Amino acid sequence: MTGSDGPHREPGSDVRAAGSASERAREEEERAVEQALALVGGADRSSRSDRSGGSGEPPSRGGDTRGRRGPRDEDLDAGRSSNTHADRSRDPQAHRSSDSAPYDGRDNAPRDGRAAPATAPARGSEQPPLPDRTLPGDPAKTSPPPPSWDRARAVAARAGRGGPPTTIRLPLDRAPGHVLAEALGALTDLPSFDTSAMDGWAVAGPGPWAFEAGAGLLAGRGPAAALPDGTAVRIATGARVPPETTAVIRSEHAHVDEARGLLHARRSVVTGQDIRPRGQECRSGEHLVPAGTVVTPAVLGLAAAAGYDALPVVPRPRVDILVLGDELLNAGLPHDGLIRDALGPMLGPWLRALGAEVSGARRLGDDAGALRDALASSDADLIVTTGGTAAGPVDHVHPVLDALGAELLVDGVAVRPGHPMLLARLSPDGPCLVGLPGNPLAAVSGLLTLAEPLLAGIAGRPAQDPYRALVHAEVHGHPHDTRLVPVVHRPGRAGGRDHVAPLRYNGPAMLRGIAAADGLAVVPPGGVRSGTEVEILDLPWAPATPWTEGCFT
Ligand SMILES: Nc1nc2c(c(=O)[nH]1)N[C@H]1C(S)=C(S)[C@@H](COP(=O)(O)OP(=O)(O)OC[C@H]3O[C@@H](n4cnc5c(N)ncnc54)[C@H](O)[C@@H]3O)O[C@H]1N2
Ligand code: MOO
Repeated sequence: MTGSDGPHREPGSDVRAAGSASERAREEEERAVEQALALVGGADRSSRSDRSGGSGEPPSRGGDTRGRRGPRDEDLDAGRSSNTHADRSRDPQAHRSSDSAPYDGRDNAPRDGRAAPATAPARGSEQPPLPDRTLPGDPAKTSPPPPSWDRARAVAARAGRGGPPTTIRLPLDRAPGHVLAEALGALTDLPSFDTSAMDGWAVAGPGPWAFEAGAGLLAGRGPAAALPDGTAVRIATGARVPPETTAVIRSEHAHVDEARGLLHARRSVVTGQDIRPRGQECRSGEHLVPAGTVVTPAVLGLAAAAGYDALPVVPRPRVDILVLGDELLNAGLPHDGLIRDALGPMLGPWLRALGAEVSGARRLGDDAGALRDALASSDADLIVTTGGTAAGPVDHVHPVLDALGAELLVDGVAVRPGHPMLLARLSPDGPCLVGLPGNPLAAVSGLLTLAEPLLAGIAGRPAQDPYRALVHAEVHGHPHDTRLVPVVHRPGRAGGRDHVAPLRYNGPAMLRGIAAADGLAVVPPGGVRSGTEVEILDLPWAPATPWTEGCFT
């Protein structure tokens, strides 16, 4: 399949440097600009940098939901509180809370030195930040640009850190995957006694050594008597070394003269050899692992060795998943315009891999009332919804959040795919909601942009730090927004450096690329050239399988 971008090419779905790279880059940019303009309702090239809907067309999300509401509008009206978008449009400060200030629209300037989009509010302007929805037909009211990808992640992480810290003690077998609430100090010296590192002989003083027949000293036994100078005793790996022992001689390095009852060393003996002295690894009380560490199998083993029966951990964040969309099927083949739900099966395991405790995904269809009831009755720390984030006739997420008086902390992000993603707090002490767009790769983008740092914040673990890796292909960028592109790590060959290769099938509705990937490249606006470094977000599982080779890159 080399030479083809796949059966259905979506805007922004390229990643390869083709033969006519500059031509393709130009076409891509054109397409991306068209898409960006379409999303803000503008078609006039002259207003291409005006992402605020200044053309007079309503932007994608109007503050007035009349005329495009789904079922049970009256319910939504009944539940509408004073903390609605409309109110916030009059008082932009009403968005703010002390620990999770939403994006103020002022830090979205491209980082590559190009001019900022014309919609970025001028510093010091008299104009207050505008609300995130615009009344249709009111050209004076415009939306601020969405926050940058970095900014959105920072807001999500801070929102997660907002709650009071909670600590529970869990027995070791229930602790894996949790985050340590406290640092672990050693409860004992390790090793806790002088230990033989080998099966052989404990000897005292210079040889040859007189020895007694028998099994000698075994692991798990009590203290042995001191070893007299010039004598040896058989010893097993892990057994306590008797006092006055000079060294341990491995059995293969010893010659036993049974007739004379003497042990000879086949090579020179160094004092202390093959003895693990008490406290070699740590002393009691010594700091072993910091708070915030994920309890991996290795941490669990260390904790057990150091004397722990239970660990102080942060409870796993509880997550409810609500899958929206009447068009979704649970089983079988797509038919009659219906498609399989790709997100329900994917999100539970993915969120668990991010440390969450997840109730099964609930399918709610496109029913605003059911969504409102599910949000109002959830006792989770985080609710993840899929679909319904945009402004279609049955996209209920925004109106329902309005009706519940939720505070929108992030309403759209300058990232592709996934730009309609959102983060809200349902009430001041209530759960957060991450609204993932319905397009499957856009949902993955929202998961890693908002849910991952939020969950890390709730669980007390540092959010994943993107690192940089060399990329061996030109990766086109969106003109204004960050792109997240599935990549696979490749070892450097013939002295070349390790690098990442971008994968095809990276359109917003596609999962083929991400299914083959082991990371996502964070491609800045404007793109990156082959041979440069790009930020990488790892996926929380093993590297890609060999079948990606050749077929997807
Ligand atoms: N006027 C505008 N329309 C759209 C915009 C926009 O800015 N203005 N943004 C587009 C983008 S980009 C995305 S992404 C989507 C986001 O839409 P929603 O979050 O409202 O999602 P839906 O409309 O419900 O679904 C979008 C797409 O994804 C399919 N889908 C939904 N759920 C699933 C699932 N669980 N498994 C598989 N596929 C799913 C759904 O059938 C649609 O094809 O909005 C664009 N429109
Ligand atoms: O381009 Mo949308 O943001 O598919 O995700």
